[in-house]
Amino acid sequence: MPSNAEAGASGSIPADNLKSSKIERMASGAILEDVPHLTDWLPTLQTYANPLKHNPSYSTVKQYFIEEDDVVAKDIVVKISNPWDGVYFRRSGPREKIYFDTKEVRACIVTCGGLCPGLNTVIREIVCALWTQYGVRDIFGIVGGYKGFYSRNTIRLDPKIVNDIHKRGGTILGTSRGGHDTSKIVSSIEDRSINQVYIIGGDGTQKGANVIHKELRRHGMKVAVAGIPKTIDNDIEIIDKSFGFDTAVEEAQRAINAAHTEAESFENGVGFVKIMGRNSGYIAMYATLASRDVDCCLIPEVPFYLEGGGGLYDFVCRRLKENGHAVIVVAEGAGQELMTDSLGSSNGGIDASGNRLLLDIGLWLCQKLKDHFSARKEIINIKYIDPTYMIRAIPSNAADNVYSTLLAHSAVHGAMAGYCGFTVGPVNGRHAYIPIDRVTEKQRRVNTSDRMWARLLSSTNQPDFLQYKNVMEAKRKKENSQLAESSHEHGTNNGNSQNDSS
Ligand SMILES: Nc1ncnc2c1ncn2[C@@H]1O[C@H](COP(=O)(O)OP(=O)(O)O)[C@@H](O)[C@H]1O
Ligand SMILES: O=P(O)(O)OC[C@H]1O[C@](O)(COP(=O)(O)O)[C@@H](O)[C@@H]1O
Ligand SMILES: [Mg+2]
Repeated sequence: MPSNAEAGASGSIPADNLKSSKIERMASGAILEDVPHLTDWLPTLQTYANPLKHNPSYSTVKQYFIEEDDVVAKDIVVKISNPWDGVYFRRSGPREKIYFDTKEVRACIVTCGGLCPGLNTVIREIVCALWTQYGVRDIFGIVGGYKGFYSRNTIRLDPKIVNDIHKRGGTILGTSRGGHDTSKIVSSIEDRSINQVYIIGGDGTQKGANVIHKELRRHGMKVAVAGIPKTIDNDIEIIDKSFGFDTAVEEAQRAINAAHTEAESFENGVGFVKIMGRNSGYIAMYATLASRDVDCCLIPEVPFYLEGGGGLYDFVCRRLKENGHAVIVVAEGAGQELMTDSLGSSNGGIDASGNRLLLDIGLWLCQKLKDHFSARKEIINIKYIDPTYMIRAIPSNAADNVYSTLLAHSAVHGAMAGYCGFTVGPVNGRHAYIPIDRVTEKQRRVNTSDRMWARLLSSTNQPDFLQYKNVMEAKRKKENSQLAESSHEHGTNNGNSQNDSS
């Protein structure tokens, strides 16, 4: 593995042997969070000249090959007094030396988790980059997610087969949740003599990719595992944004426009849109900011309450009085605690991958608003739109297509260069190889104490719900004292009544 001696490395701090990040502290104080390389466990691997050197399409590029000391800064807003301090990732792109004889490459591609616009583009571009840039001919699609490794036949992929798949939503390979059986997957990779594995999926998928990489490494196998991050929720750390996110926001916007039109057309009309976003409210936040027609945006990161001053009921009443209509956008993961509290039921369980299944905040909240207004004998016309799967099942827009292409190319160049156990993605606009651990250690969530959320609050003028804890505490106290009072009236005492009264 090339060292960073030229860049002034003062020695590497080897992390846990099987951790995917390799941390090097430079003399300057900068830290390189490097990704594993095949030579970490196969030190005598042969190298080959990159065939791109003779590719006419790329001959005009001035400095085509990425050098060993090219890195991407994790943070680009720095103090001028100490600009070099900080964390860096290895810059992605083609290397002059590669670690595979391209005739011997057997690559496979798998898509896992939920759908996302752009999946087919990534598949297409991995196939085309392998085929046209490196001359690889053995490319296989694993069907139906991780479980497809051991339960389905593979399909052969070539540029003809994938030619116009980027115009379609979904994934031509199929996808699934659950079914990550590491030893079966690793055996399948070994049995099929696969030496490059391209894994497209979200945070769960990337965790799975890391486990596969570590197991292959433990077996001493020459297999490069490359992760391509996918999620419309935009909940993957470090990278600027996930592919398909912009497309999803645009589609969410169409639902918001419809909700606004409906709301405006009826007396006390409320357009209500439920948007995907399990733990992170990015789609709801960006669609709201882009729309300017939204009166209130509810996201999982901001617990909200209904009754009392500063609550949702008051706010909706006020907006209807002022404007005659209102638009509410709710991310599906918002208000889950409020709902479980109110329904007295537990949450909705978990899916095959272990993700929390959500209770339907949209229908519940619409009903609560209707009940509140009808108790006050006031009119409310709620028009509920749930575009859930529509925003992720569509083909990607132009910008996401280009973005997906860059991700695919970065992944292929990285695998060819012998890197493995990495995720690709843009960090401050430049593509990098990021240790998988780094993107899976926590899910990214909307930071409600930064300027973007403040922009949203100032554009909607909605309540900030900062009193959530106090309001809920007061509500609980009130409910308890009511319960105690009624127990007293009926001569009972919270289930201990029989003992006490006997
Ligand atoms: N911690 C984990 N270790 C190994 N595999 C995992 C892990 N979490 C999820 N997976 C696998 O990754 C795949 C996709 O995960 P899921 O959470 O459904 O979607 P996403 O990758 O989009 O977050 C599933 O096949 C699941 O079994
Ligand atoms: O109904 P499904 O297919 O399980 O998907 C629902 C979930 O998928 C998502 O779109 C994204 O999930 P992943 O990125 O984890 O695949 C969530 O917003 C949503 O809760
Ligand atoms: Mg996920």
